[in-house]
Amino acid sequence: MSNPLILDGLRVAKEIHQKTQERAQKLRKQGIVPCLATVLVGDNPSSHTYVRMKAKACEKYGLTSVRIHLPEETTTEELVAKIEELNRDPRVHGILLQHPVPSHIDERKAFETIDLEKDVDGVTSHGYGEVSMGFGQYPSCTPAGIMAILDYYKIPIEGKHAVVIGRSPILGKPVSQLLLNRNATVTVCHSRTVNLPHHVSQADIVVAAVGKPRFVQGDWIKPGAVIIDAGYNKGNIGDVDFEACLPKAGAITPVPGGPGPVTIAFLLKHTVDAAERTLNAKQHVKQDLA
Ligand SMILES: Nc1nc(=O)c2c([nH]1)NC[C@@H]1CN(c3ccc(C(=O)N[C@@H](CCC(=O)O)C(=O)O)cc3)C=[N+]21
Repeated sequence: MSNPLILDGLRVAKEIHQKTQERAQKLRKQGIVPCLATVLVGDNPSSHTYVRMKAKACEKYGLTSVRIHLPEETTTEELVAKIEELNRDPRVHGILLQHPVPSHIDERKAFETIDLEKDVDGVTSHGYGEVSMGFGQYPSCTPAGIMAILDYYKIPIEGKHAVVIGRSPILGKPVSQLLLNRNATVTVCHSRTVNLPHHVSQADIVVAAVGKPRFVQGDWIKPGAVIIDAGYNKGNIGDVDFEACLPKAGAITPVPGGPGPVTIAFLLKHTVDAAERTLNAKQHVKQDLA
């Protein structure tokens, strides 16, 4: 078989960032600095790294960020109050609450507090519902990134059998909806799935989103399948056994350098989208008063 295509997430991310940067500069000239608020609770070291990467990317591409770091012992009520404060803050266009939060906190309740207009990370049930219906503004960022990678490389989706492994609220579930909206036939597998290898072996497109290092085996893969590794595990290890799957795949994303960088590109893009919408809203008000 011909060599598998390596799907380069950095390349896709770069293209998105370029457009975001131009739009951010335009907004700045109009007196608006697109701003992402990141909220980190506790001291999970990889969460620290991710949040730092997100803030750095903001700086690099002409956005600004507000970094909120709350202690491990923060209560649900305190976190909710902080998010409400960010909802009210007109300088903040997007809010990212870094997952996971400490286990004593009701993470769902905290996510649901984020205003739909500021939910650039696509974590609210309202945002998810709109995305599922096919008209949402801000799909969660890794799912959006996965679709962008498929589109960048012109990988056909319609009529294809996509098998998603994982059903988390900000990854497996929304990416299955995005694939469905593009007319894929979608199978969603999870921890209670019986005979997972059988399902995966039927897939034209495999999306791995389980959080188990090197979980997806080479002998599960149908020859020529497209493999998207959206897993993030300690030590930057994906959910796919890359070496074993590579010879079977038609196309495959590496980790690092796959959906990760595109995730961040979408977070910034969505924040600029949100900032542009506030500008448009202001212009409407001006017109109404004229
Ligand atoms: N509310 C919320 N939204 C998220 O989107 C979210 C989250 N919580 N919690 C954690 C996961 C993880 N995540 C990643 C983002 C970028 C890379 C990324 O860019 N990784 C680089 C390598 C990173 C490095 O060099 O250390 C890569 O894959 O090439 C990875 C993982 C977003 N997440």
